[in-house]
Amino acid sequence: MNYNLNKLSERAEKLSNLAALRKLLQLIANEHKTLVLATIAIIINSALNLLGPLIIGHTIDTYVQGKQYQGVLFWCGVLLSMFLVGLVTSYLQAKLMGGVGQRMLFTLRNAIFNKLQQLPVDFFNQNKAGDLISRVNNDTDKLNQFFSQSLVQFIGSIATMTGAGVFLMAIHVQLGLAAMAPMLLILIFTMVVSPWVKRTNAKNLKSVGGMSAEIQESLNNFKVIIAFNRRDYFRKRFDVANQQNYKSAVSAGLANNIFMPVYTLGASLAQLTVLVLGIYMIGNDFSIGLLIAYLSYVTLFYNPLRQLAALWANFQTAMAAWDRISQILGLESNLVSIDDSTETHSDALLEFKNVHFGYAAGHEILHNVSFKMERGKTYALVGPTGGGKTTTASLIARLYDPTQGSILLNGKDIRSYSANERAQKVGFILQEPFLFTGTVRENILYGNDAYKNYSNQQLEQAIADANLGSLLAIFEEGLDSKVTSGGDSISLGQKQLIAFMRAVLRNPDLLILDEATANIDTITEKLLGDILNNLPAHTTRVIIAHRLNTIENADEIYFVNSGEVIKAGSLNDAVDMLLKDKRVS
Ligand SMILES: Nc1ncnc2c1ncn2[C@@H]1O[C@H](COP(=O)(O)OP(=O)(O)OP(=O)(O)O)[C@@H](O)[C@H]1O
Repeated sequence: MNYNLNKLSERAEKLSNLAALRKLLQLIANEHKTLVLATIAIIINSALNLLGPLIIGHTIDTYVQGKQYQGVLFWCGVLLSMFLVGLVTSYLQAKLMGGVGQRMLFTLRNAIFNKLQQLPVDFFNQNKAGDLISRVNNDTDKLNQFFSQSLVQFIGSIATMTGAGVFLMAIHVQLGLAAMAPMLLILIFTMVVSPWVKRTNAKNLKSVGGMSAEIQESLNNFKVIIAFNRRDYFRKRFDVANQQNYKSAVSAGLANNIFMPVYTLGASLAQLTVLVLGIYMIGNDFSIGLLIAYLSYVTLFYNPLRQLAALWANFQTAMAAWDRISQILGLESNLVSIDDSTETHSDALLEFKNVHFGYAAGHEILHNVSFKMERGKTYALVGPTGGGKTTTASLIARLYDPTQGSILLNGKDIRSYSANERAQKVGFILQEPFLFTGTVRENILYGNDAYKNYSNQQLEQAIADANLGSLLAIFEEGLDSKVTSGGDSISLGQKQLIAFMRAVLRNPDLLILDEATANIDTITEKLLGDILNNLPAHTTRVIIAHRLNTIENADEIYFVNSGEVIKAGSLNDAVDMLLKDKRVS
């Protein structure tokens, strides 16, 4: 299945601005109360702004020209009170909508993160972690900016513009029409350039994702980079990504600022028209006070429009960000659940039935593989590098599903188990286990609630009962030993020991060890061998190993190569097969 987000975006459906705005507003649909309060504050603010010019015009015509200074003082007082109320409503708008933006950001980040947790390994194979981080952090913040700042101004600007338009038309229809004519030019211009602005912003967000992918890759591999002195190589790669980001950011800046000059030109044309026609009309339809008030309404009509220019650019960025976010939210895991109640208790714990699998279409790694693994036995998977051992184990742990055929666990299709049930039954120790920053205790109990409330003493006892005491003793501070930097503070062998304790303590029916002892000294390896031999009688073990001495005690050996999994017979037969394979290649 295609999970590559950058490829998906090329095929994404194109939404109209209105449909996109509706989708964006759904994100804050549960904020009714706050939105109503904020809208009331915005409307009061706009109404106060609109009343100002009328009061000024009236004061000039009635009191200034009539030299009645008491009246002038009174109306100045009224204006001052209006400004103060305006101050309070402005503060309220910002506070309320700021809260809406932050809550939306919180919910959205949770939703994306939860979705990321549900997506299959395929998704992570096809996308770079840095790009995903950028979507969770940067793109969601663009939406936050839109909701917390732009949306208030958006509504305020529309309210003020509408009010100013009503006043312009109510005072003088012809002059009002002339004043609003440049608006048509602005609308056409906006409609024509908006798709380009959105595209340019989308490119810019993509390049931010690309840059953070570069940073993430070089930080993750810093040891190799330093050891191989590849700093220059990564510096150059980062430089290229940074250059691309710089260019796309400049283009986005240019695109986002393209509205402002055109809107300003429209406003100036309208002012000029009203001034010329208004002066011509003074004495007939217009007084000086009314003309001043009229010009203020033209300003009140076009000023919000200029703000809308900036907001429109923010809206286009928010839409581009939302496209990138909704691509993740719209994905579903291809590891679907099915119903299968045919649980049997035959000797076979696990069965591969005519399984085919490939990571990419048209390139099969396993062809028509069938085998059975019985309860309580030890199986070894051997074969040349790249032969398909880890792939077979990954299918058992259901990191992927077969493209054809089926895998049965307890006679039941593995797809019919819930993720929890499956994780309980199948334990997996990876070649390079990942540990979390915390303590050895936290890492051992990861995903295991059974011992959650145990004290350290009780847990140590449980560990000793599972024959794991000798492994824990290797850590100087026992369960409280610190693990930092995602496990990089301890050796790979120690990581494998913690992963071993983590998997065994869960008491799985099937335990897969993928090169799990590759980094462990021979004495500790013997210790692990003893622990494996003393696992509960029902536990089936699957051991993947290159060092054949580690599989001496296996009940059955499978040779995995060129898409096939075949019984190798004895250890000697497996060695012969490996040698033969080497000679052939
Ligand atoms: N995530 C992946 N995406 C695409 N191809 C993959 C992926 N993982 C493995 N492969 C390919 O599948 C084939 C089998 O790989 P696999 O890791 O199963 O081999 P292996 O026998 O475990 O090798 P090794 O002994 O080196 O661990 C290889 O050709 C490998 O390149």
